[in-house]
Amino acid sequence: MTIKVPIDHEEHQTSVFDEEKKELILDGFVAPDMNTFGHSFRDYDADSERKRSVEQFYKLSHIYQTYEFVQRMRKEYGSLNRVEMSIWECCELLNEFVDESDPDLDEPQIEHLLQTAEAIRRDYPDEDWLHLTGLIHDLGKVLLHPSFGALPQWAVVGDTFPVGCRFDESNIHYKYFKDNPDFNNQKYNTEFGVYTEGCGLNNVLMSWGHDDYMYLVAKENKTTLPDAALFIIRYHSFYPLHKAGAYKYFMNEKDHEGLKWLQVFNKYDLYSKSKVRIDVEKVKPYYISLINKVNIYHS
Ligand SMILES: O[C@H]1[C@H](O)[C@@H](O)[C@H](O)[C@@H](O)[C@H]1O
Ligand SMILES: [Fe+2]
Ligand SMILES: [Fe+2]
Repeated sequence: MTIKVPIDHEEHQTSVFDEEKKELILDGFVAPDMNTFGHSFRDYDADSERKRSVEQFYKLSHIYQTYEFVQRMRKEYGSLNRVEMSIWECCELLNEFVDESDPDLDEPQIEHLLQTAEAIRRDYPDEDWLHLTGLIHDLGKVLLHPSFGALPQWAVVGDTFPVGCRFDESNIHYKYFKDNPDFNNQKYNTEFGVYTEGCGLNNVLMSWGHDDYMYLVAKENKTTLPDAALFIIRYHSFYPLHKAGAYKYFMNEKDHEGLKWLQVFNKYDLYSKSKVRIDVEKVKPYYISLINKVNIYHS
């Protein structure tokens, strides 16, 4: 099982790491000020029916995501011994799922994948590796499907956070961590917990979900996607870090490079969420052509 990406990412990497170009693109990005429900994006307090279900979601996630749970899931799912599936098959599988943690979108997930990828494609027409990253970044949500174990939503979606160290207050609905068994465990409740300063995010266990799972799948399949793509896939839900700047003391130099890309990506991931449906059949040939450049099996 190999993923071959004959996309010249080396070249893209240098061109987009070009500070001047990046500034231009960041400056040119106009974020909508309202989501599809008439609230600002990522407003977890706006009173609505959806707010209540999202909060309920975070309650469960914060109580059950413990250091021990993550270790167990990583081991179990890291063996990738369940199903083999092509990228497009996975996209289609996500047609039946709505992400219960998301206050900004209640469309099937395939819409979100295409909305993200298409938004990136508009602003970065030449960065085909980034289009592909947009398309696959949330594919790990297949964990919700029976063939991948039918995990509950709290073990698949939502913002992620490190386990094994103190939960930062910038986490959404922080208060529910108080019922997490690790909250009062002295091994896990100090600033650095079981880690050391500057140890690198690769050494920090993150709450279990679609980010880390998709990273493991890509890695195990020996992906040739650039490091920036892997960083995006692995940490795009880590809002406490990329939005609030928490936990930065664990980062090493390589993480700082990845973070630059993640911050570009995040705008498209977040602000492309809308009711405007993508014509799947129309864009499918382009994405199939990208997928055909790689050979990924998802298990
Ligand atoms: O609700 C959303 C959703 O689950 C996304 O896929 C994830 O990346 C975000 O971090 C989360 O807030
Ligand atoms: Fe995600
Ligand atoms: Fe996403």
